[in-house]
Amino acid sequence: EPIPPKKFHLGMFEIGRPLGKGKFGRVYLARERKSGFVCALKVLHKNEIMQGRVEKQGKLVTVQREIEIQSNLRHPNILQLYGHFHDSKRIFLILEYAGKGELYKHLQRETRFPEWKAAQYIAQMAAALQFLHKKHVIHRDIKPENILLGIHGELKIADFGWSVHAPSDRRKTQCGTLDYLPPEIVNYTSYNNKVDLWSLGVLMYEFLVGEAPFEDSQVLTYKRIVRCEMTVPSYVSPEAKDLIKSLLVVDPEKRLPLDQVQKHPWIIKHCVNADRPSIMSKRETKSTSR
Ligand SMILES: CS(=O)(=O)NCc1cccc(-c2cn3c(Cl)cnc3c(Nc3ccc(N4CCOCC4)cc3)n2)c1
Repeated sequence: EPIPPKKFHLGMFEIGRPLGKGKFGRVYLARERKSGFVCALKVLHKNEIMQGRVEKQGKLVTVQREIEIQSNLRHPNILQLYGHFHDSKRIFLILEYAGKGELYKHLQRETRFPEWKAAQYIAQMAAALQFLHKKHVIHRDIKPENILLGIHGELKIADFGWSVHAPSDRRKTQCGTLDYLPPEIVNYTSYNNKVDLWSLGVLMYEFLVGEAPFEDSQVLTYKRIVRCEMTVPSYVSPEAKDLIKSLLVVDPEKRLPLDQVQKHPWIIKHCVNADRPSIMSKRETKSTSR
C-alpha cells in the first residue's frame, strides 16, 4: 500500500492511454513516477462542471462532496480515491485503476449474466452498501454505468457524484435516467438509505434480464415505478425472483435489509462467502492431492 505524499501535482504522473470519457470528464491510465504506482487520473474541467442546467455551484459542490466522501471510504468493492489536486482550469482525481473496466460494457456484451455471476455481484454490492450505510452515506445512483470491475473481476462502486450523507429530504436531483429511482424519490417524499435497496433490486433485475424492470417511456416508467409494476421472465429462478420481489417494494421499510440480502438462499447458493469453510474447486483439490 503506497504511502501517499501529501501534495500531488500533474508532473508526478506519466499519463497513459485514455480509459474512457464521461459527461464531466476523461479518465486516463497513469503511473506515479517515483513509485511506479499505477492509477487512474480523472480530469474534470471546472468550466464544464459550472455549466449546464444543474444550479451553478451545485456540480462543484458535488465534486467536493464526491472527494470528501470517497477519500474516507476504504472497502474492496468501493473504488478508492487516493487524492486530488487542481490547476486553474481542471480538477484531477487520483483513483484506483479498475483493471477490467466498466461493468455495463460486460453486461452489454453478454446481454445478461448467468445467475452465479449476478449473485456474486449482488453479494459484493450488498457488502459495499452495508459499509456505506454504516458510514451514513447513501449512494442514490446505483446503476451499471457507475460500477467498474477490478482485475480479478471484483465489483467496484465508482461514481459518488450523487451520494449524500443520510438522512436527506433533498428534492429529486437532476440525475439521468429515472429507471433506478425508487417511488419515494420519484414522489418527492423524504427518503433514507432504503433507496439503495430499491436500486439494488433494479440492478439485480438488469443483471439477470438484460434490461431495467420499469424501462419504458419516461411517463410510463414513472407510473410503473410508483406502482411497482414489473414482470419477471420465467427463465429467472424462483429464488432470484423472490429476492427481486423482496427488494422492489414500494414501502421502503418493507424492503429486505442488507444483512438479510446476504443470507438470502439465492446468494448463499451461489456465493462462497468468508464465514463458511471454503469449498475448494476441483482444480485446487487435484493439485493438493498430487
Ligand atoms: C465519467 S467517467 O469518465 O469516469 N466514466 C467514463 C469511463 C468510460 C470508460 C472507462 C472508464 C474507466 C474508469 N476507470 C477508473 Cl476511474 C479506474 N479504472 C477505470 C477504467 N478502467 C478500464 C480498464 C480496462 C479497460 N479495458 C479492458 C480491455 O478492453 C478494453 C477496455 C477499460 C477501462 N475505466 C470510465
